[in-house]
Amino acid sequence: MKQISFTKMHGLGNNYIYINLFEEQLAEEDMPELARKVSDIYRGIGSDGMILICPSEKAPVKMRIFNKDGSEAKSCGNGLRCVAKYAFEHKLVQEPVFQIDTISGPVTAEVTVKDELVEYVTINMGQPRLRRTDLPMYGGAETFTFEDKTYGLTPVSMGNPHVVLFVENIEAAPLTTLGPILEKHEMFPEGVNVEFVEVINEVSMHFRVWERGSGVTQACGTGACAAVVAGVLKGYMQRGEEITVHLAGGDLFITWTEAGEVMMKGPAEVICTGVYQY
Ligand SMILES: N[C@@H](CCC[C@H](N)C(=O)O)C(=O)O
Repeated sequence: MKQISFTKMHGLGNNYIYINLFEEQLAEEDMPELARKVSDIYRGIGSDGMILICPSEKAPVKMRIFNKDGSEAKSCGNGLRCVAKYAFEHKLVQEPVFQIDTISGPVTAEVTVKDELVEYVTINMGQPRLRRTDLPMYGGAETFTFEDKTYGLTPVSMGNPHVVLFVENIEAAPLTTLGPILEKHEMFPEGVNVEFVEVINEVSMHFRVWERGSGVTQACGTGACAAVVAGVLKGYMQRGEEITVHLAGGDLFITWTEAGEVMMKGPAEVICTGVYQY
């Protein structure tokens, strides 16, 4: 029997099992299966996936993210905020502004601290990548027809792949039916995260997500960034404005700056710590 210490954390309900690889040992080949096991709500701990907090040569800390199905993703917005909180509170970093390395490159985090605890984190998520080859997405489809309705497709990469669909009524969005179809559609050979967005006005939107490898989650940070970028591209919102994204689990504040970078601000919280036996 093996055992490993963990911290369960969430960002707006998007919850992961965090493992500190500065202290714990975990073989590369065991990672996908451990992610599946800990995520299982019946026989594991229950989560949207597993996040590893690792040493890096490029930054004080590196994040690796595994979805519920064991697949490894290249970025995770809610995960980055939680890793920033963990790194600051566990003194892996000493300053409130620091870099976090990811598979898709380093990002900058800034923590807002109250009584020595991190309340909010702002992440500079870098520039969105807007070529279809960045996702990748094959073919030139601009729309997708499902159950007699045609939806526009706006592909955006935030280091990981997203497709954004604007809808008139978020409550009626076909999240659990069209979501999984697009996630695994052949036009997205590596899969895709699917976001439904209802624009409220120039500075706010409703948002729901079907995540690649995890299904419906309460929130997706990279997805919220992609949704704001798509909103600007479609002319619903403006560059440089802070947009409030209302997710199922709460609000994120996203700005696509004039300089081209996407800033994401939101909370990060600890749920519990423990030892998992497997
Ligand atoms: N929940 C995340 C994104 C996690 C990875 C995603 N499912 C993928 O496969 O790309 C977020 O907050 O960004």
